[in-house]
Amino acid sequence: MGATNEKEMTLEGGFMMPHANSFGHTFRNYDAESERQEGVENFYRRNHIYQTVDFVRKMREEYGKLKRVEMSIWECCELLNEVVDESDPDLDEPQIEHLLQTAEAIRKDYPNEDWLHLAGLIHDLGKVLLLPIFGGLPQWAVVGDTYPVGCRFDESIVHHKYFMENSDYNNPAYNTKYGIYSEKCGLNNVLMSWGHDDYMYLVAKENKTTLPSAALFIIRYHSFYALHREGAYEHLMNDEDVENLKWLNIFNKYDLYSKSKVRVDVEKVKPYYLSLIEKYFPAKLKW
Ligand SMILES: O[C@H]1[C@H](O)[C@@H](O)[C@H](O)[C@@H](O)[C@H]1O
Ligand SMILES: [Fe+2]
Ligand SMILES: [Fe+2]
Repeated sequence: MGATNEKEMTLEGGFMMPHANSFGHTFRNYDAESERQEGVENFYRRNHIYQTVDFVRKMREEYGKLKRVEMSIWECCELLNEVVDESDPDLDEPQIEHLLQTAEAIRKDYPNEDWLHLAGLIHDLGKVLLLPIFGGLPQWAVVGDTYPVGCRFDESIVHHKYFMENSDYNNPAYNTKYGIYSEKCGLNNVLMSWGHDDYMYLVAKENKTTLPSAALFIIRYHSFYALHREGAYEHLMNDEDVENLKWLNIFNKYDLYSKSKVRVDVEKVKPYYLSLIEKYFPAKLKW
């Protein structure tokens, strides 16, 4: 973190958390006037209008087939370089930099948790859904924060007001606290808005990764800020979710605050990550 002024950082554990992003704003400030603000708000308007129970069911069914591409995890990391994320007010680097910055920052503080390093490397790979060979999904169906559909949209969700135009918003089956769910039913039984999290979870699970359940939980819910930052929807969690959430909270700090201008030397760290991929995944995966 050499280039950044240390006075502008907070030390937590071994990790220096910067107070400002590359654009000079606090992180996840969705109201600050910046060159990104309008584009991000437009993104969320569409996202909140179109993510419905029907849409999510269709996407899970369609992409759960994994019949589009065969490739390795590392090949996918490289593909991600062509992807631009329009939902992110903080990131000013290519996606592969973000993956490696996250993984390397975790590795420094948790040297023995190799599964957590790998979760860092792969957590955003699902963004390849934006590419034509994956069907070229629109931004609103791939990136941004995620939230449950099928029950009331919590007010803590970014740009909540746009849900009023969502066709589920006035549906009495879907707009109560529990909606189609029940107390402590477990997040595994909750339909999340469709995007890169749930897709990458499906890819990892169906290709029989040996990563622990906390890693799969991180991949699947890392964009669920209403839960891990605001504490909404806790009534849907079961005991296993509560355990896994502890790891997600650790992970989130690195995912969010490692977004910096300090570049990682890809060729130097590549052998280490290839060894982790080999340990936890088959050589080729179905996507
Ligand atoms: O804009 C960001 C970005 O798309 C991240 O990859 C996602 O995990 C976040 O939740 C989202 O807000
Ligand atoms: Fe993400
Ligand atoms: Fe990320």
